[in-house]
Amino acid sequence: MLTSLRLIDFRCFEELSLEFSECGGIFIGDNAQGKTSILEAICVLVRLQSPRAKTMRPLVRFEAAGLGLAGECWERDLTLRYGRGGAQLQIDGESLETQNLYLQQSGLIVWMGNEDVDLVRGSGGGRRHYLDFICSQLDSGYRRALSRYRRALKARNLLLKDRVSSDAELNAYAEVLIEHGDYLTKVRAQTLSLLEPLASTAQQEISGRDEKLELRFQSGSGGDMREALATTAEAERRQRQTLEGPHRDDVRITINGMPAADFASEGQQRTIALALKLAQGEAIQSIAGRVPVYLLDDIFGELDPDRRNALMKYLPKHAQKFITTTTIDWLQGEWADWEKYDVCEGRVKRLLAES
Ligand SMILES: Nc1ncnc2c1ncn2[C@@H]1O[C@H](COP(=O)(O)OP(=O)(O)OP(=O)(O)O)[C@@H](O)[C@H]1O
Repeated sequence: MLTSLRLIDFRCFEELSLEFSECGGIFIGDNAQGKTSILEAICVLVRLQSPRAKTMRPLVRFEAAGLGLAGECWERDLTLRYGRGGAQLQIDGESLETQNLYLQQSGLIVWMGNEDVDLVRGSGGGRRHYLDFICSQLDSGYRRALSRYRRALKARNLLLKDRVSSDAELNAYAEVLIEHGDYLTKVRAQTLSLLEPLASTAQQEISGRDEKLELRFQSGSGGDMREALATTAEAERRQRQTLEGPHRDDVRITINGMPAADFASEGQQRTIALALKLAQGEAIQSIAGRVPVYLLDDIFGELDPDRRNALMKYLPKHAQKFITTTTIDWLQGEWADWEKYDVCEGRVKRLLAES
């Protein structure tokens, strides 16, 4: 749970301090006022990852030299500073040398946004990213293995492009790919088998129909990286790239036995995306034994009232939730009592409850 948040030179905010209750809060405002940036700041502070930027640089306010984020999360004081010298991380005033050490103690997050529909109809990269976000919250060695695999893959592909590289050089990187690749495949496959029944139940509850959602892991190496590299050695030389491995993993999503990307309606695809994220939250909670914080970025406007209400009911009651929306006309029931904030041109004002 997050009880406070402080931003300095983050996106459109020069400075912002907020305190939160255990329910969370609803940020209301027109487009381009700063609502998503607040949720993004929470995600970056807790997981060192933005859902919409690959690096830290775009997060720094225009013309500023660096940014600062701080907050009390799960009773720990988290601090992140980023500038020309890179990122500096602290927990309870103590500097941490690696991102892994920070992430082991920081907290757990589920992000739900409109762009999640690309999990269903977009390329495999989005689905791998979905698995990576959850695997790195559930398995402490995963992030390190992923970063080593990516570095070795990049270096090996450069050698293959070169054409003059020796077998010894290629094989040295291949050993790194084998060591970390098989590990990534194993963790991704196990995680997906945990997610599948959870997503399937969520799909039925949110859609209110007997829709059968199935998720199948498709390994980009066939599950044995050494064999995959041996089989494709000649083709790799010709095509000048590493052809098989976890960088080609995917998840096949079907609804009632048909590929969801081709046959599901817009509403069904959005529901599947929600089901995938709800399953992520449940999986994190069951393994880590802690309830993650839910960040819901403007997802309600795209849902019909029945699906919206079903989603509200399905979200764990005791989880802290932060929501962005352009209008609160749809808000009803217990949500009407939530703390609300007006966001306008990078300024945030807490709205007083109606008496
Ligand atoms: N690094 C940055 N420095 C300053 N401003 C930025 C930076 N990055 C983005 N912005 C601006 O911040 C503003 C707020 O963006 P944000 O995505 O948070 O808005 P929003 O309220 O969530 O909008 P929407 O409802 O359209 O999603 C935008 O005008 C955007 O152009």
